Amino acid sequence: MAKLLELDDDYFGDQFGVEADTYARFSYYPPCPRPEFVFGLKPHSDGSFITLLMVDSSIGGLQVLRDGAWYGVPTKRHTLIINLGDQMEIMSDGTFKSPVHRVVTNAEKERLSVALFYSVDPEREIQPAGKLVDENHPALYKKVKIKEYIAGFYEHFSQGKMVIETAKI
Ligand SMILES: O=C(O)CCC(=O)C(=O)O
Ligand SMILES: [Fe+2]
Repeated sequence: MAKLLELDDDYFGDQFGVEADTYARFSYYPPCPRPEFVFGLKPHSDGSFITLLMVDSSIGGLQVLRDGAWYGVPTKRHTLIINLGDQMEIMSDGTFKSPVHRVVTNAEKERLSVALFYSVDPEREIQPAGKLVDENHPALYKKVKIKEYIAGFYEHFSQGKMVIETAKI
């Protein structure tokens, strides 16, 4: 991905720092008698740099927002879903997007997923890569401290808001 942006090969790896974090979230979505009223997980983008997601291949539920419409993410056995998070959107100055996604419930079937969130060292700050920014391509995102961003993520999520909006210039 660094190559696609004409950055040094190890640009993103170097941003992680020595105390980078990995969080795992194991989610169990029980059957829900009224799926039209209840989300399994409400719309959000991931606050991570990158997320590896292992979803139940026997049932869908994960949806991604594109141009105002929700699309079901297909499931396939033994396949990981790789999702880009907000930290990547910020560092790439918006070239790579952190997609808004959600999980819908199902009236009959339960569902399991495991997400691994890879995140920059919480003590570090990130900003759009210097090489991507000049007078014709201004920075679209502010410098953010990861620790504060992650704390802001949960606060915004609980209010149904997107923390990435606070990083936009
Ligand atoms: O359960 C899923 O498929 C998605 C989980 C997710 O988006 C998350 O934990 O951030
Ligand atoms: Fe997510």
